[in-house]
Amino acid sequence: MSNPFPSTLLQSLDPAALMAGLQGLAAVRLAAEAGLVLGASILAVWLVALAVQRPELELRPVLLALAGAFLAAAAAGLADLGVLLGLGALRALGVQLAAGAAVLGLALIALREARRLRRLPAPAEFHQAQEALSRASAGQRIAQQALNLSEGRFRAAFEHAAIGMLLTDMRGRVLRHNAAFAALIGGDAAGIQRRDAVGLAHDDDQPALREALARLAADGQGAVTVECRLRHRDGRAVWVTTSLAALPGAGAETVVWQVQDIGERKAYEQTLRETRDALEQRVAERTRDLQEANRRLERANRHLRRMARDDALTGISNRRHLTSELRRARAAAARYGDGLAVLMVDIDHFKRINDNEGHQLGDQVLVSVADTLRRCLRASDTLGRYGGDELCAVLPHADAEAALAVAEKVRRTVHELAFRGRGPRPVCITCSVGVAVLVGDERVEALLARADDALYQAKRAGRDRVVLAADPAHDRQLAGQ
Ligand SMILES: Nc1nc2c(ncn2[C@@H]2O[C@H](COP(=O)(O)OP(=O)(O)OP(=O)(O)O)[C@@H](O)[C@H]2O)c(=O)[nH]1
Repeated sequence: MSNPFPSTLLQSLDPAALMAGLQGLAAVRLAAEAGLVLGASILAVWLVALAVQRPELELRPVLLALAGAFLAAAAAGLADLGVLLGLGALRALGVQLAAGAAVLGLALIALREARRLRRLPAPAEFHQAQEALSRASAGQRIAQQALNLSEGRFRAAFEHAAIGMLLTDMRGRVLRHNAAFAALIGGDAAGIQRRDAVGLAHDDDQPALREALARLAADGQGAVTVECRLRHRDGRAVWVTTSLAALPGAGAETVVWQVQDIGERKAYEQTLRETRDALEQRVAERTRDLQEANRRLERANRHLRRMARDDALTGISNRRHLTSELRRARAAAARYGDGLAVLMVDIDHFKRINDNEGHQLGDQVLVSVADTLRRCLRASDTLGRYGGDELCAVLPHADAEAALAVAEKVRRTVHELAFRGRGPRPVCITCSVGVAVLVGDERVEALLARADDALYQAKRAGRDRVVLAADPAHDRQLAGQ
């Protein structure tokens, strides 16, 4: 074995002492390497357990490095044991094994890294991915250009629109407006921008606009149309129809207002309303006039009818109407085989009243007797003035007995009448009544004639009495005998 030390140093050293020193150093190193191996073993066990529990940490390279270090330390320990025992061959083997273990550990790490790298995409795949990426970015560029174009078009359409347009936020604050809107209210950009758009409207119309904005904010979409008045700078109101819509693609917070001047239409509507009101007023006036004329006509007609039907002094039917009512009653009685009676009433010595008390009292007596008769009759009976002081009552459904009862009641009631005359004593009157009851198909004239006959008989018999006309069949019978 060659000596590595300079000859002067070797000469001054005792080889045995040098060997003993080397062996002591080897013993210390061996103890240190044993400790290192023990510590590495404990660390390796712990790392193996961690690698099993947490595979995502990828601790295999650390374990391999640790195994290499472990083997290297063990081999170094073997070499130091060879030095300690003075066995050159064992020391050489330990050195070689240590070097081999280190190389093996590094080789294993390199191999594992190479495998990991193999798992990464191949260059061709990188190329494809790159192309796809550039295509995507080109698409994004085109989309951006399209968006810019679309925004440009919108801006141009907005700025040059013939109707007023606003962009506001949901609270109505103006973000942008066009020239047509400014012209509508006679305003300038400074006066409109950032202003509350609702505040540009007439006070009475602001609640409707606020409500429209609130609805848009609640729905986040859709459109609302409001008719309202804007305040022009010169103080007048400008009628507009305003469509508010959440602007698509601009976020739910933006509202586009389309404001159209409807002043002409409103003025036309106002003219129409005024014309209609004036027409309605004229029609109402004309209707009132017509209704009044109709009422007057109706009154005149009623008066005419009364004049044609009634007796002017007493208000009861005149002779013509009385006769026509008698014909109707006679036709009904003949059809149903019903009774019909006629009472002919004449005031006794009426001429004397006229002569002694005057025609005025005579008229008064006539009116009172007519009223008395009316009260003695039914509503279905007809009372008329037959002529002069002669009154006639037609009693449908009445037979002789009923007719006589009514006649007697009339006579008695008239008897009780008393009037204030010219003298101190009251003027009393009486009347005579002739009663005739319809027989078979007797004609009206014959019936009236028989009643008149009976009246004449009552007069001749002394007046203030009732006489029932004889049955004509009975008279014929007597004539035949
Ligand atoms: N005041 C008044 N008198 C009238 C009216 N119409 C007729 N007279 C009168 O009535 C009288 C009728 O008289 P008469 O019926 O002839 O005889 P009278 O005096 O009633 O006697 P008797 O009938 O026989 O009881 C006449 O003097 C008429 O001038 C009238 O409307 N008003």
